[in-house]
This record gives sequence, C-alpha cells and structure tokens, in this order.
Amino acid sequence: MVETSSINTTCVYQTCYQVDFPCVIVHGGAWNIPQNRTQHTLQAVQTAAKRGLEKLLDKSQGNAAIEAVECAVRCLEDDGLFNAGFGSCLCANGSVEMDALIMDGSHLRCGSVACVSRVRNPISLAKRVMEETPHCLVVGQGAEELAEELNIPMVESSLELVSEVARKEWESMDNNYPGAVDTLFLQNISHETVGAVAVDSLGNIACATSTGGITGKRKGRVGDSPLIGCGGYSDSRWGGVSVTGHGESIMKVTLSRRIIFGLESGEEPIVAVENSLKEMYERVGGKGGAILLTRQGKAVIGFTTSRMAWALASRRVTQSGIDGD
Ligand SMILES: NC(=O)C[C@H](N)C(=O)O
Repeated sequence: MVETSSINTTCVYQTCYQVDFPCVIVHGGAWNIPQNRTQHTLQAVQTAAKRGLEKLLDKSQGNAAIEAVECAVRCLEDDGLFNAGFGSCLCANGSVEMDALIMDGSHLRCGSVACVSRVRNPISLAKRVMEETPHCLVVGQGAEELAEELNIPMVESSLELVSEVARKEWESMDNNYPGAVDTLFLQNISHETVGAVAVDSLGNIACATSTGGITGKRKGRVGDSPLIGCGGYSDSRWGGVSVTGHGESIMKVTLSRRIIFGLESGEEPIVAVENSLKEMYERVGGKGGAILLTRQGKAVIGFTTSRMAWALASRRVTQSGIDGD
C-alpha cells in the first residue's frame, strides 16, 4: 500500500505493512537514485535485510535485534555503492569521515562514533562503544585509538575507502558544501546513508545508522547520524527508527525521537512518520526519509525525496521498494 500526501509543496511518500516478528527493515538512503543504480541498490538492500533476518532466526544470538541491525548495516557498508564504509562521500579536503550509531531499545543503551576515517565498518565500532565502554559517543582520533585497542579492522589511509563514484561527485561539487546541500537534498535529492531497524522474537527493538555524511562537508563536521534521537532512536516499549536526509535539518527537529514521541502521543505509526517529515520540511526546509518498526508490528517507510531504497524481511513478509509514486 502506498499512500501519498502533499503539503506546502512537499510530498510524503509512505508505505505501511503489518509484519510478524522477528522482522528487520533496511534503508539505503533517500535521494533521486539514478535508473542505472536501481537494480544494484535494490538487490543490496534485499540482501542486507535477508542477512539481518538470518541473525534474528539464529537461536545462538544473544540480543538478536542488535546483531541483526549490525549485520544488515555492515553488508551495506561493504557494498561500495552506498555512502557508508567503503564508498563514503568525501569532505572538502578530499578525506573521508564517517559517523555511525547503534541503539538497543530494551535498555536504551547506545553506542556511536563520529569523524572516523580509518575504520572499515564504523557500525561495528559503534556497537563496541555501546558494549565495552561507559560512553555513548566517541569521536575522531580517540575513536580510532579505541578501534586499535579492540582489534577492529582498519585501513592505513581513508583514501582506501574512496570509491570512483564518490570521488567524481566530490569533483563535481567543486568544494561547495551549500551547493552540495542544495543539489543533494533541497532539490529532492539526498544520498545513500544506510540504516536498519529490527525486532527480535523477544521483543527487543534495535536500530543502526551509518554514513559518510555529505560531500564537501568541513572536516570535523558531525551530522545527525551518530546523534541519539537524530539519526536513530529505539525504545522497545514503542519502536525503532533510522533516518536519512539533510543532517543539519534532522538535528534541528530531532527527527527520530520526534517519530517515537508521535507514537507516545497517540499518533498512528504512519501519521507519526508523515507529520515528522512534514514538520522537518515546513520548519527548516530539510528533506529525507525514515523507516519505523513498532512494537505492534507496523513497518512504515516514509520519504520526502523522490526515491528511497528499502527492504523488509520476516518469516512471512518480504518486501522492498524504491519509488515514491
Ligand atoms: N545522506 C544522509 O543521510 C546524510 C546524513 N544524514 C548527514 O547529514 O550526514
């Protein structure tokens, strides 16, 4: 079912399913995904959702929801097509700086990292921050030192994480961040940040988000993705969310927390996503997308860009999509 609505020239494309548990939903960024990337993008999100479901069905996993979202996001970080892990977009100075967040909604435990340049899978470092430190967010050099201590796979130089596509986009943006934001987000385009939300058979709800940010960003700029309540939020009493879009706008409206707050206030899941994305556009002019999985088994996919790649997998329901209309 696809529902659309239009307010103040922005359209919220929405899809909603009733799902069985365990279930995982994955996104691969909200933007004007070119036709020649459609097939690869769809296949990649489908595979990531399938891998996540395998973790959810594997009885040996402890907190299966956390393992599932890490696994799904790692698949996309490794793919090379997405703006996360290998393939991340470039900062103004031509380097790569990545942000990631993971959250366990059962105990509101969270781990995130920002401005890491040499970690192959930032989502796995974020998970270790959550599990093995008393902190929620570790950044830059300190985060890389932690990765070394924990024997997390690293590259010698961030240049090893640069794909040809990311380099070409950086060259075409000509070191112009406002131009990149206008082009990539405000003109109905965003970029392939990745994320996942999972509910395991015990009712634990987890979320994860990983990104290289926005092409041409200043070195040291942190986006929404690693910030609790912005790039993702999970509370097993209500649901889990992962979002993508213009980071500065998402931060201003704390988009993920806003969606969960909508549920707490009695909004239907589809309305919580719709109202939150509309508010972000109307108040601060930002576009983007969100995936939501609720405790009641509602999966909602919503976006204000023209396309967003997503896939969901449970024992009974397997769905994916990319088009807004
Ligand atoms: N494409 C994205 O989602 C970018 C990310 N939200 C950021 O601003 O860093």
